[in-house]
Amino acid sequence: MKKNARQIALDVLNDIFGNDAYANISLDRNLRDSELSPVDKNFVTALVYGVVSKKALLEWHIAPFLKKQPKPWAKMLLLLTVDQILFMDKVPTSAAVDEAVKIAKRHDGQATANFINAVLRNFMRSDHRNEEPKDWETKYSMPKLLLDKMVRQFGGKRTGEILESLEVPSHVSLRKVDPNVIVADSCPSVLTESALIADSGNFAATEAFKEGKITIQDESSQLVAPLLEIAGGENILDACAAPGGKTTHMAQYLTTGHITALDLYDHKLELIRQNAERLHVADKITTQNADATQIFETFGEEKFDRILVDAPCSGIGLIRRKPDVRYRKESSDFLNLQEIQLEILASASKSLKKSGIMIYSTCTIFDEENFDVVHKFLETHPDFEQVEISHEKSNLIKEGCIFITPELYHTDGFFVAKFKKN
Ligand SMILES: C[S@@+](CC[C@H](N)C(=O)[O-])C[C@H]1O[C@@H](n2cnc3c(N)ncnc32)[C@H](O)[C@@H]1O
Repeated sequence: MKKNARQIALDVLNDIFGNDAYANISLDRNLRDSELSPVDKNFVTALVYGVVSKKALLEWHIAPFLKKQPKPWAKMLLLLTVDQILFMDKVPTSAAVDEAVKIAKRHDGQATANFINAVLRNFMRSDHRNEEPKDWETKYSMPKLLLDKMVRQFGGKRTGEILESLEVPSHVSLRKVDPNVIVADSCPSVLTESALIADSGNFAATEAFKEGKITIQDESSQLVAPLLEIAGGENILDACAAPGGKTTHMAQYLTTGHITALDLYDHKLELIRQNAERLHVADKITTQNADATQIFETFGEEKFDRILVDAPCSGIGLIRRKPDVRYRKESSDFLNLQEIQLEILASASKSLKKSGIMIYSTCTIFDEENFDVVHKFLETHPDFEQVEISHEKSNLIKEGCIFITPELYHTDGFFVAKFKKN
């Protein structure tokens, strides 16, 4: 039997919370194999990300109506349905409930269908649905570990602003590869000339995308390539390059120069090559499977004019677009990542030529992986100096680095530091 949108969303959610699957990967896999229309595929995505980003809140809403703990899949079905009832204006409540009852019956028989029906009817009859939890952990479905870290670093007021901004869906951010391209329903970014912003839309399906005139890249990450001061002839290393957003952007500045793009995984290197082909810069990029902590061992001393270390990081800045990143963190992760980030910078620093520029960037908002890494790197590398970055939007500059939190310009959270070797 063909699976409908809600059944597929339930499968993906059980994969995420039962098997620790990544939301985007599980969605891709389940949608690729389905026969749903594009509209229904979007509906599945909205259902999945809705529950992932509001899980604790949805659990709070149904808790008073659960006299016994349902099986995990049945509880997920309740969350999926309550999300539609409370937050999806275009979905009729009756359709959401009827479909949930049918799924329960198919899965587990009439008794479970009756249970799901009873819980949902009780939920709808109660005034509890109009109430809101007071604590932020529940209201914003933010695990305590991350919430505590945010409050410690940003204080209560700014943490509240960040959390509130994460509730607003992300917009689509495009990079103009052809500077003259006209993209309907988009407007220029206030952060960088190369970016266009749109409320929504499947731009990957447009001719402009297929012809390599635009690509999809967050505004914040488009700030990186211009900072490398590429004149055209440089030999550049992109240490952690896949899927190649910044590699292909840097390549646009090259004439005779070349980029070596590293990543640990062959399937990810293939993504760089595909992007480079589509964006007409394949002749300027060579991909290589290599560990960035071994850059010096692999390439030797003073080989590159420019190095970009867009480091592996906790990815917390991406939480609006990838809401499941919030569930994957333990407190030791941040320091373990810092160790790898410093190792990559230390190795890269030896392969940078004198007077060369090195950029360090992350898509996280926590100090351990950002300012602390910069301080520790400079303390142990006296041959390097920090180059102060400036930007006309002064609120995204801190201590000479770009530091964008998600509420400032509704972008991803992002960090960039710039170094020069003396
Ligand atoms: C933040 S992403 C890079 C995004 C990319 N720069 C872009 O703009 O599209 C980090 C990448 O580093 C890769 N990576 C992780 N550890 C690495 C290592 N030790 N050496 C090389 N690449 C690594 C990951 O596979 C991932 O693709």
